Amino acid sequence: MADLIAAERELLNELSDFIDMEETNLRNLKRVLEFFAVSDRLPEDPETHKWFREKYVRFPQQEDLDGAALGIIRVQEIYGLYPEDLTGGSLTGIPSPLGPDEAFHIAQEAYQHRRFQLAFLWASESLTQVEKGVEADVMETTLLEYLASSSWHFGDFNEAVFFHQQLLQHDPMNVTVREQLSQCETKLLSEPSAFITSLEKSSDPYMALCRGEGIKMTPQRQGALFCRYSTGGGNPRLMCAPVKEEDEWDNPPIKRYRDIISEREMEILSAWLHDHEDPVVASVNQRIADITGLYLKNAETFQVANYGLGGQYEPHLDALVRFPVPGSFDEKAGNRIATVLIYLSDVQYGGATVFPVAGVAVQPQKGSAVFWYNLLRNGQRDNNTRHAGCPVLIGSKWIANKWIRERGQEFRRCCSLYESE
Ligand SMILES: O=C(O)CCC(=O)C(=O)O
Ligand SMILES: [Fe+2]
Repeated sequence: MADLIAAERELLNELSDFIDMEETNLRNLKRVLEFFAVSDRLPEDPETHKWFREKYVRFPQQEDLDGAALGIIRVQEIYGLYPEDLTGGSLTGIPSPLGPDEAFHIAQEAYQHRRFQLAFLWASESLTQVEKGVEADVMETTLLEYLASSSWHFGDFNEAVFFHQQLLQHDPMNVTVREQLSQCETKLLSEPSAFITSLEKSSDPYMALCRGEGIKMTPQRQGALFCRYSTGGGNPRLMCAPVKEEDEWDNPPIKRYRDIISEREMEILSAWLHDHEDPVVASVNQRIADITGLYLKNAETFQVANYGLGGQYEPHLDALVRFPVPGSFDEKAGNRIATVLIYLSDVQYGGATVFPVAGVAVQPQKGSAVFWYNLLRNGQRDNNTRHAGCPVLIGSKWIANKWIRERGQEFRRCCSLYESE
């Protein structure tokens, strides 16, 4: 009989292990689903995009979920968005499936990065859902702790007092909470309490430009910007079909060319074909050579990128560092003297190409291309051309980059008489 009971017990233990294992699997699956719910709408900058294609079969790790949460915070900071703007579907038209645990996760991430307003708002989003009876792993008291602490940090002492009181109701003997409550009450008497009237937006020039703020243009400078039909200085192909050329900016000179690529050509480019593999791509190359007057045989193949919601490209120079790593780029072709950036899609909101040093914001417009020189005539990198792709807020952004190299341009873009130019 004892043997039988022991055998039964072992069976039970094994069953219990099996259930644990299944639960772990289910939890992993839930994480995958959560991750996709978030990542669907989140960072797809070129690096993440590449990673995603290579590794999407892998189970997401904590760092992936943290990255997705950080993406949400970044978009909120740049465009001044509240959680309900993202979850309620007012922006995208699609209510987001973010539940209390995901909202709490974003709150934690925001708190860790000292974005206390956002931590507070996401923790209250989570608490609202928990109070409505939505099932969650996160405990109500944990949420109250986050609410109490983050409101203290951004100076809303009214809320801080309120949430510390709530915490005390759960645990009346908690000495730490008592002390914190009395600190909050003292602050409330001695200092004006802050409250969230509008979200703190980032003052970083790059992010301000993404919102359309800080564009450095004067009416006088604007008056010197023109548009024209260009024949590229008498290029026979452009003589037959002149191209629409607009001055987007004066310093650095940025030109926009409109309607330089057809629907079919855009489709083929988005399919990521290499220059030599398709006559259509070769003809787009020819058009770029005609329009810019530059030698394209040393140019890089098209680099196509797609950004989803939150997808961005941080400020950078396209020109490569010549020193101190000799050989870090193909010396025979030389540095990236110029960039042609083709917009293969419109973007409903966000996704501008901005130049934080120069104070420029260029809006994506399907079928148009912008062109600028990355190098000064003396061959040095032009810091004025530092640029970035703003996060996409609504829509999907497709671009194709053509980086033109130095060699072959010696007689097409001559050096000047001044060393510093
Ligand atoms: O996305 C943009 O607007 C800019 C992209 C860019 O700068 C790049 O791919 O090098
Ligand atoms: Fe770039």
